[in-house]
Amino acid sequence: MRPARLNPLFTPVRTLKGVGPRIEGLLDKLLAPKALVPKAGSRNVPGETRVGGHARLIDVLWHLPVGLIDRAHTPSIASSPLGQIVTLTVRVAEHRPGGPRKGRKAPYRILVEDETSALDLVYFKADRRYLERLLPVGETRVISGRLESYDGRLQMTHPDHVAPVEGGPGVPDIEPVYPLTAGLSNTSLRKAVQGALNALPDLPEWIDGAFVAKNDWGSFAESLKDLHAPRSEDDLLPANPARQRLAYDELLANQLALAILRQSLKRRAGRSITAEGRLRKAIVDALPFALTSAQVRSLAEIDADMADPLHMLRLLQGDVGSGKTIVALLAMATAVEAGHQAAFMAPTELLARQHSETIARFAAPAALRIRLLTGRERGKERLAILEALKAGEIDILIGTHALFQEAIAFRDLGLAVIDEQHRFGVHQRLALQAKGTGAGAELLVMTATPIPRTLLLTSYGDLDVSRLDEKPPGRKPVLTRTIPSERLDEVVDGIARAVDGGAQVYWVCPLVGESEVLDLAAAEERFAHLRSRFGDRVGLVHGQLSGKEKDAVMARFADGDLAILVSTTVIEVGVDVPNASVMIIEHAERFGLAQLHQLRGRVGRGTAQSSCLLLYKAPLGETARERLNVMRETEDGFVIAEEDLRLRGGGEVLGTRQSGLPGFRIAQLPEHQELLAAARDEARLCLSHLPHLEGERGERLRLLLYLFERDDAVKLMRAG
Ligand SMILES: Nc1ncnc2c1ncn2[C@@H]1O[C@H](COP(=O)(O)OP(=O)(O)OP(=O)(O)O)[C@@H](O)[C@H]1O
Repeated sequence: MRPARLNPLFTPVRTLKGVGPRIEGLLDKLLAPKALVPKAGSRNVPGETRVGGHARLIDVLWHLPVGLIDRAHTPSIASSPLGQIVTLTVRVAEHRPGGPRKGRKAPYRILVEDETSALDLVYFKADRRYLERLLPVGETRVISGRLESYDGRLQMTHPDHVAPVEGGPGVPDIEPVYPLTAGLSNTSLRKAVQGALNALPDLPEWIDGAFVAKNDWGSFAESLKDLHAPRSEDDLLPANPARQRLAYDELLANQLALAILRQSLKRRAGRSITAEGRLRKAIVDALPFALTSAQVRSLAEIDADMADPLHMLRLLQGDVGSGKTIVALLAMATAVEAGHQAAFMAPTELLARQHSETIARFAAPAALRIRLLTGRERGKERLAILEALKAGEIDILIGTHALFQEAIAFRDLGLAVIDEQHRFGVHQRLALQAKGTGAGAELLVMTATPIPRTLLLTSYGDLDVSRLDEKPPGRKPVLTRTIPSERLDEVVDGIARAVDGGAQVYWVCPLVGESEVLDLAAAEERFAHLRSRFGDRVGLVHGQLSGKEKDAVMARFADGDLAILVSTTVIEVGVDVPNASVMIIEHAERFGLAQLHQLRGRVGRGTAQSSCLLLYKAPLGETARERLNVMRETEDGFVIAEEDLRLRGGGEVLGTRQSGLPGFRIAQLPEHQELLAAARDEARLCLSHLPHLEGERGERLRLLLYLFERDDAVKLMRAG
């Protein structure tokens, strides 16, 4: 359970003074933690919608300023620059309540002056008595706001601050600026932040004292206060020591949590799984190709892990089309030959189905008993599969991730392969693995995204990694071109020629907005357009189709019956139709680099010359232009991933949740890369000394984990 002293930070914002239901609603909208749930009605589409809850004090504290307003005093009205924020000391000369004027109510004006000039304070919604109290005639006040000119008169509309010259809170010299939502003012947000800062409990230091001293860092609370009171633009940068300290805290919590997870998985009694290689040989001998040396090397690494009595926890990282599936199958063959069962989990039903076909085909010479279990296998059929699984009559079960969240009983699961494709954040699933299905099984995670080392560390921790850094021989580079969308007609003409020559084409329609319905409309329109020219050789596949319908379309494309497959991005992950050689991506500027790379990876999988046309709508923003350039220049997934990180990491607004790293509030990559390495080493060290986070230091580290909401890790440690 969370230590009591942290409780105030996890109470809803409504407990703060000055936060009524209206402000609460706005803060919830802006800051509430989002729970991820699958998109309604589209079980098979990777993607999630977010449902909100209530914003808590901690969420307010992590909402960091992205700019600042300098309210330094301006000497006089006459010397004040127009259009700028100025802070002036003025005498109130006269109130002019707004009377009716040409049918509309004129604003309430208050004339103020100094020795050099005069100006009007303008209020559109005015409570006369309030204003008379705020700005009594004859008194001197400090006002701050933007100076404008209207009808030849100087004015300031709704000043941000009005304060007495002495006593009471004055006008701040520098004011932090926060990301807001419609209806929420910076002032209200600032007040909430102040309230939350006041509620910060006194916490002991969890970072190693020498490291704090070396970096000259303040405490957690001091650093947080600093970040909310920037004094210059420099204070907003990742290099600000206060920001570095908190980023380190966050990375340390992340690395500790992952290390705990790894420890708890590894600690479970693994077993030594070895086999002579009879089944594997049968499969390899019948393959129409030779394994690449990267495949052979990865298999040797996996074999060594499986043979080791410690648990295997390995990531198989292979660029698009590098041949991960066969590696997974050969590893599973070893588990089966050793007398165990194996499971293969794919991210979507479409992929589960495709993989089960491929795997069944390759595995036929070894006579493995392979079954597919997805949401579609129901009733009697499902029961029969579950029975067979328990009885040990199935060697390899293939399904989706979702499937394995249910309690499914194997007779003896020896190896679980999780195909993550391009989605990060395997740790929830690992945690699941640790407590539920296949707790005793060896674990092989596959990902198609060449994740940069740094990002790998934050998403997976210190996992053992095998890399398929070599593509099967004979693949030609994919010719990649960028074309403005006005030249669509030429593109269609080009396709007509390609199709006449026997080529098969993917045509990907973009993500239009949040809503799949809109995406679909765009895809349907393109489908109709292409159909009018190419007739029934054009197919359409999208997330709203049922699994059966999707399969039917995919099967027609795989069989060569369809020449053009129009799709929304459902096609993005893992589809394998080696004969397809042309990829068209509309509105390529809307896709991220990783996604574009995935999509392009659908072609160039056979021996034919392939091409990829990136259609874009001009004018291109700078980042979009860079992204498309990267795509044109390289096909190396690792280079693309590094570029992706660079473009996303640096370009994002400071301090917002979109900053570079998924799921991080403050740490940014590559800027905080060195801190990440330090956090990794520290986490490792801590756990080697304090495997149960025992003692006083352990206690403090737990506090850190709770503060960053890694309750799951603490629980896991207890359970282990
Ligand atoms: N050593 C090899 N030589 C030739 N072809 C191979 C080799 N290994 C795999 N292939 C073929 O390459 C294609 C891609 O393999 P696979 O589908 O396993 O790739 P992948 O790594 O899963 O890629 P993606 O993540 O893009 O789906 C398949 O058609 C597969 O049969």
